[in-house]
Formats: sequence, C-alpha cells, structure tokens
Amino acid sequence: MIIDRLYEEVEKKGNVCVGLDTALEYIPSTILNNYHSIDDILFYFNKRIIDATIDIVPCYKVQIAFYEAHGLNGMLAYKKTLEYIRNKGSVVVADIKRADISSTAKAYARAHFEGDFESDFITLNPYMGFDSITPYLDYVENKNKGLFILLRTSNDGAKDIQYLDINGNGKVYNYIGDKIKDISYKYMGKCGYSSIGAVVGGTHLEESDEIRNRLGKVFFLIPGYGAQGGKGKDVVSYLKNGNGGIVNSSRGIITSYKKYDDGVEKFDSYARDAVLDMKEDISSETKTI
Ligand SMILES: O=c1ccn([C@@H]2O[C@H](COP(=O)(O)O)[C@@H](O)[C@H]2O)c(=O)[nH]1
Repeated sequence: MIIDRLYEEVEKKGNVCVGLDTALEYIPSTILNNYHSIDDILFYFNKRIIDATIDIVPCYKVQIAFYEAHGLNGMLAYKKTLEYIRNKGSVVVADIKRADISSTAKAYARAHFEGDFESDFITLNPYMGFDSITPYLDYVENKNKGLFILLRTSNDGAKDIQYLDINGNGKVYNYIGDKIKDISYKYMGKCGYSSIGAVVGGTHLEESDEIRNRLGKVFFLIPGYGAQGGKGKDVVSYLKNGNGGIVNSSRGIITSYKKYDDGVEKFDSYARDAVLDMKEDISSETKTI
C-alpha cells in the first residue's frame, strides 16, 4: 500500500512536505533570465528545490492551480514536476481537490492516477457526498494509490460550513471524519495507517487532539504551516510518535530566499534551510505517545 511507503519515508526523513505552489512571482531572476518558456521556468525552479531537499523530506505536494493558470505550458511543467519527483523515488501528492458525480469522478481518477499526470496521492473534497469518492477506491485497493480527503481545512472560512452543528449531534467536520474513518479502515497498510487519509489545517490547535483521537488510524496531510501562521506546536497533536502525518509548507519554503541579500543565487539552499528549521520546530514540539 502507498501509505506504507509514505510512512517509511516519514520515519527516515521527518514530516515536512514541500509545497510546490510555484507562482511566477516566487521565481528568482536567475531562473527567469536563463529560461524563456513557462514550462522550463516553472520546472527548473521546482527541480532546483527538489534536488536541494529530496534527502530530507518524505514527499512533495504539487498544487495544480499554479500550473493550470498557465494553460498548456503550465501543465507541461506540472507533468514534468510529477515525473521528476516520482523518478527520484519520492512520493508526490497532487493537490487537485476534486469533487463531482461518479461518472466524472471516474474520469478524474484516471486523469490523475494514470498517464501524463500520474501521482501517488490526490486530494478530494467530500462535501458533494461520498458517492463522489467511490470511483477512486479501485485505485486505492488495486493500484497502490492514496487519497487525502478534506476534513477540517486551514482557512478562516472553514468555520462557515465545517463547524456547523448538526441538530445537536456534533459538528459537520466530525461527521465527515467519521465517514472518512469508516471508508479508510478498509484500506489499511502494514504501518497501521490507511491509504485514505484526511486533510486537517495546522492553524487551529483547539480541535486537533479531538480529531487525532477520533481518527486514530487515519494519516493526515496538514497544511497551514508558515505563511498561514501555523507553527510546530499547532501541528504536533495530529502526529503520533513523530509519524501519522505530513506537514505542508509551500510559500514558507519556496520563497524563504527572499529574506536574504544573496537569496536569488541560493534560493534552493535557503529552501533547504527552511525545511531544516521547520523539522527542528516540529521535532522540538513532538510528543511521544
Ligand atoms: O485546508 C487546506 C487545504 C489545502 N491547502 C493547500 O496547501 C497549500 C498551502 O500553501 P502555503 O503557501 O503553505 O500557505 C496550498 O497549496 C493550499 O491550496 C491549504 O492551505 N489548506
């Protein structure tokens, strides 16, 4: 199961997931001046970040929106980035947040688990209903793929819907969590976690213990660290003995070079430093259960 590979990578390299949310304004002039097509610019920036961090992170999360925004050339960079990560032996999460009726979901599953845009894990939005998740399950069961389903997101607007109380029977996010738990337990890896994980924002510390306790065998993708204000203390309750989750930071890592006078030449080594600082922050807060 793909979750066993991710679990092992976390055991060896820690929890930091580098987010490749590669906007043009994040790319230093050294790359912009040397490459002329959008696909080369986006890809070579990503390649330098990947080469500088691959020995210290378990995985990468590639946010498709930043590539789609550039049309076909952007999607070429997306494809090359996914392939590069996978060929290097690392794990890739495609942050695509899909949700649709089952016939369309089946096509999305094929689009992102096979062919040009093949990734190891994808993110899904369950708020259209769980029949929109079912078409992906064959890939989880038979083709070594995994899912991260949105549970309680990192943005302030998470409160608008996810925190609503269901007639005194608990919050919407707990209901979604229970559904994820039911589905995920059918796809357990040897590591004790399921290949169906959940996305929980590392920005609201208050519910993290409750969510971790309710979803004991669910592996978490935790965005919100860094640029959105999340810190080590906000994410560690989602982890168990240093595993059980990956903590994403995108802007906090890939734009960290901007703080330094010599950042433009050394953007990749500053990204590496940002990862090392983040690992230190998380491990200094980590509880042993
Ligand atoms: O609840 C969520 C779900 C997904 N995201 C995604 O994670 C990254 C965060 O980027 P930063 O630059 O580290 O803030 C981005 O791709 C989001 O789409 C999230 O932030 N929250």
